[in-house]
Amino acid sequence: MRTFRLVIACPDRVGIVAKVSNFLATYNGWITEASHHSDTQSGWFFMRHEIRADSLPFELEGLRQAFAPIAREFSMEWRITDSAQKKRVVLMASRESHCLADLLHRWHSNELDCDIPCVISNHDELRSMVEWHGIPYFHVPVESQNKQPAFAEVERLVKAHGADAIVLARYMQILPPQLCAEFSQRVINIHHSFLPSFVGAKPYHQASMRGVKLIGATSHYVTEELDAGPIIEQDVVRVSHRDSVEEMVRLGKDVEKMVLSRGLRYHLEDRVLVHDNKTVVFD
Ligand SMILES: Nc1nc2c(c(=O)[nH]1)N[C@@H](CN(C=O)c1ccc(C(=O)N[C@@H](CCC(=O)O)C(=O)O)cc1)CN2
Repeated sequence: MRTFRLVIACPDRVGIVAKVSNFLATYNGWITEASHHSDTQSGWFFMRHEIRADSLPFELEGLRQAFAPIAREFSMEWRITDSAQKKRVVLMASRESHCLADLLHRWHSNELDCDIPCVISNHDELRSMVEWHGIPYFHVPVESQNKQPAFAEVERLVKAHGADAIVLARYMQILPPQLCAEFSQRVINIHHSFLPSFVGAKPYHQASMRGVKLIGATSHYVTEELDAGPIIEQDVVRVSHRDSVEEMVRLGKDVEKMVLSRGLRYHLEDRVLVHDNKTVVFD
């Protein structure tokens, strides 16, 4: 069923839920899902409503225009999206294939409701897997001594394909500040540790050296600061002294796949709200 998703963040006060609910009821809006959260630490309120598109007397732009006065009155940060408009997600990978393969399978089996206009990689090994799915593959090598040309090409490709979002599926290059800023809260990375532990490269090796009893994975929005963006989803799996680093890598891959696909689905369904480098996820 086609729905409109109304997502709101604003300074908390009495009357927000009543105002929004009354607005929707006035126009006969049929609410299929409603979530609220009052953050006492920040003093902000978060809300997400799904409304049957066929219950309202206007289309997406009309709904936005009708709601705008309420948004101004409550100083809201808000957006309204249409479930029928699939987001265009460019995937990026390096040599590791498990996260990319998992996302491609979930997309191919219609579990992930998005379009994948292309895949970009700094290596060529994964081309055949991607092209088997009928998706264009762009090999954009990154020269360690001069990365700018490569990321200029990445930016050109991302824009040429009309990307709404970018997913770093174990893409092992640090994105430049400009790309992070231009796609703020629209680039999702999978970091193979339970952040904030073990940021940077080789987190499983770091974890093994520390003797941890849990390893994990974190999907987060990408910011200029490495592995420090708003966390979307996390999970863990138990390990012990019996597990080598190689065993941790093997165990960790399943967690990475689950955490990245969950994080992307939450984003696609407009379930993630960001405030003060933290997220509220209405899952
Ligand atoms: N601007 C950002 N870019 C990226 C982020 C991020 O949070 N902000 N996350 C990383 C993913 N990542 C760990 O999850 C990670 C990737 C790469 C490196 C790194 O040191 N890369 C080296 C090159 C390594 C190589 O050539 O194989 C580098 O870029 O100099 C650390 C962490 C993705 N990008």
